[in-house]
Amino acid sequence: MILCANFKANKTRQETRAYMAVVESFVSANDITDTIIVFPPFTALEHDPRNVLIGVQNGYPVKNGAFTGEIALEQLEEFGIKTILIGHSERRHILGETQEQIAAKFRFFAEQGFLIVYCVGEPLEIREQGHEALMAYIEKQFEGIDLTYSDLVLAYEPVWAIGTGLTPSNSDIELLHGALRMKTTAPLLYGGSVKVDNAGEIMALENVDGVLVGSAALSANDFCDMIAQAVELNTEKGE
Ligand SMILES: O=C[C@H](O)COP(=O)(O)O
Repeated sequence: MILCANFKANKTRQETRAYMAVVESFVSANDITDTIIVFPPFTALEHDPRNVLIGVQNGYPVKNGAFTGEIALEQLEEFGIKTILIGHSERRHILGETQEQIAAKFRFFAEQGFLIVYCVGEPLEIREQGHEALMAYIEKQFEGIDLTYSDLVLAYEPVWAIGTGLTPSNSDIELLHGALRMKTTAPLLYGGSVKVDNAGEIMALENVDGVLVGSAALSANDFCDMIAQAVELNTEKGE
């Protein structure tokens, strides 16, 4: 299983340190073999995470240069960062990233050998049009994306489920993940209002290989609880 905590624009450097201490101790005390990834804000990056991967929520696809306000490869390398989130719906819909820009990021960071957690997902009005419209919408989010890239993790996050407390039904998640499984062998994560109460049941679904969690992962203890639920499922899913 792969469990990701995306802090978004939350937590200070000090709060992130305290959080990492709890999660790292939990992972080592319980010999966790699942992949745990934390995406803190840039300001809270540290040099030496131990048993948890640290990724960035964004990055500018150049080595360095005149790009005011951006963080490029050279700055990420200084912190040993090799994991990045690309295509998150907040970057698409709030920050206005186009598919072309997203694909350029994907190409650049894939060339650099990054582990890429690539996000796709539909707004509510598309979901209401049915499965075919939904898949056609998601297909557009694959334009310029190499779904055979070896260090790809694909996260399905319905936009209307992010931070709202709403989730698709389990059968809807399975239907969508089944369709994504036909397109790629990459691990498939579900994201959107995952919390302690539903994480286990979502991770148990067919073709769900982990979760990408926002608000509910801001509590280190809750995130550890979700990791513990994944460990229980590993035996059942034969991982
Ligand atoms: O990156 C995480 C997702 O956007 C999910 O956020 P959420 O768990 O707060 O709904």
